[in-house]
Amino acid sequence: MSNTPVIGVLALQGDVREHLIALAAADAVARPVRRPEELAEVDGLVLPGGESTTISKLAVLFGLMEPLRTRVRAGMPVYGTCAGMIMLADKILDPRSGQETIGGIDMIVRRNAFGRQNESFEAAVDVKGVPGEPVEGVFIRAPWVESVGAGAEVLAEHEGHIVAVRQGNALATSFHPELTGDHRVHSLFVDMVRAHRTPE
Ligand SMILES: NC(=O)CC[C@H](N)C(=O)O
Repeated sequence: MSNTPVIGVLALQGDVREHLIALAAADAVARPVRRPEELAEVDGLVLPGGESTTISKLAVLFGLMEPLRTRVRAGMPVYGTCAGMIMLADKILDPRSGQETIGGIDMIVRRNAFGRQNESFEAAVDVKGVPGEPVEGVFIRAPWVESVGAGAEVLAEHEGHIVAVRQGNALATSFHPELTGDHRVHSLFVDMVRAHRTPE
């Protein structure tokens, strides 16, 4: 039996194409997900960067918010970058009114945290579970994690702020590995999906 996982990228808004390319490079079959029927067919899901308020609105509009919550709660592996990280937070410190999240990681995020003085930047980030050199972190109006609960593991920090977290099968980074051509973080996620699919 082939053990190539099928991984979706939530394709409502954001940098979908870059994630599809990165996942394919990390040996997964990657496809966009826009409808509940498509969500049902994937082994894991990436939530791209973009604008979390827009993604939240569109997820409700497309009838995806509840199916997403159900699958994440059931343990489907999921990886959120930037706006996708915000979608995985159980709580947003500064949500827009009506902004909802899928949740899944016991953490509080602050949107646009790296702020005005430094809207976008790159920095080397050491990510636990990613062997070798630090990852080149591309931060674009990125959130950081204010605090995590007992169940969540901090995988990386930048200048004292939490920028990568894992809780069970949910992974989140403030930065965008899909923009660098370095697929090691996507490989880590593909391994999580593979481990989830392989019967004990
Ligand atoms: N690059 C990004 O995904 C930016 C995230 C955006 N600031 C938000 O709040 O959703």
